[in-house]
Amino acid sequence: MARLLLDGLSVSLGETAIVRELTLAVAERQVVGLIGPNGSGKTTALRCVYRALRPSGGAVRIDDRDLTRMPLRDSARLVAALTQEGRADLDFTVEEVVALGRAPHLRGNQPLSARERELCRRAMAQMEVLHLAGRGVLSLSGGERQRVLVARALVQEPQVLVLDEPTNHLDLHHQIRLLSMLKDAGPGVLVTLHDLNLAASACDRLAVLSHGRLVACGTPADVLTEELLRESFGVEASVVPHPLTGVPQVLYALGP
Ligand SMILES: Nc1ncnc2c1ncn2[C@@H]1O[C@H](COP(=O)(O)OP(=O)(O)OP(=O)(O)O)[C@@H](O)[C@H]1O
Repeated sequence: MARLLLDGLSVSLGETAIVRELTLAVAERQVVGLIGPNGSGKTTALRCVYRALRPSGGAVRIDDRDLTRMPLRDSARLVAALTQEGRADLDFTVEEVVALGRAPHLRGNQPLSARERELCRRAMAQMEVLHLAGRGVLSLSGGERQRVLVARALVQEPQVLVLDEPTNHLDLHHQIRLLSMLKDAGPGVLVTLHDLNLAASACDRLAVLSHGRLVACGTPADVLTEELLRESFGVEASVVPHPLTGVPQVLYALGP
């Protein structure tokens, strides 16, 4: 059984079909990358998983339970999301923001247990923000804030982790650190990425959207071909195996 299943998911906004009958499964411990050109529907599909948007057709299932029929509190325990819209506007400290990840598991003003405090500390260490624990989030750089929000998603201990362009604002060290960690994170991961080389290295499977439709899905080696780059991304590029790992890597030459 898939941990997460987008089951014939469709989204229309007004007259326009944005996502068209998308079926995509993410297994436990699997990292699936959703790639595609600007405007192809990646964020829209993800928004249905973290319930910012209601599908017009089809369903989102977690362990075979229909997400839209669950109480919000239940789905908040199952799905953690790092979104493009997830900006912290209030000047909480870093450790307060990370602790908010535990909110769906707490009753009322129940304080965090010792285990939960340790969980928060470990997530901050993993994201290399422990030294910022007492700082106000509004004073952080874009990359530091992004890492705090990933730590918050991790302490939620979700079954499914949804990440929309998580490498935005991150320097190369933190991009690699974050994507390496996803492989061992435990939950099924659905992640959108624009960097196809990082996507090929980080993901077990890649799904390609074009005009809201799934046009390819499989291992990075199956999916990332020169033909696909030409047809779906409008890019002439070479695809070569990484000299150490063998995963496909895309080499571009800029046009005249
Ligand atoms: N509220 C809305 N009303 C009308 N059109 C919308 C709305 N939200 C999104 N769209 C359109 O839906 C399409 C898909 O948007 P979406 O953000 O899902 O694409 P994306 O693949 O994530 O793109 P990007 O790579 O640029 O982030 C775009 O053409 C966008 O303009």
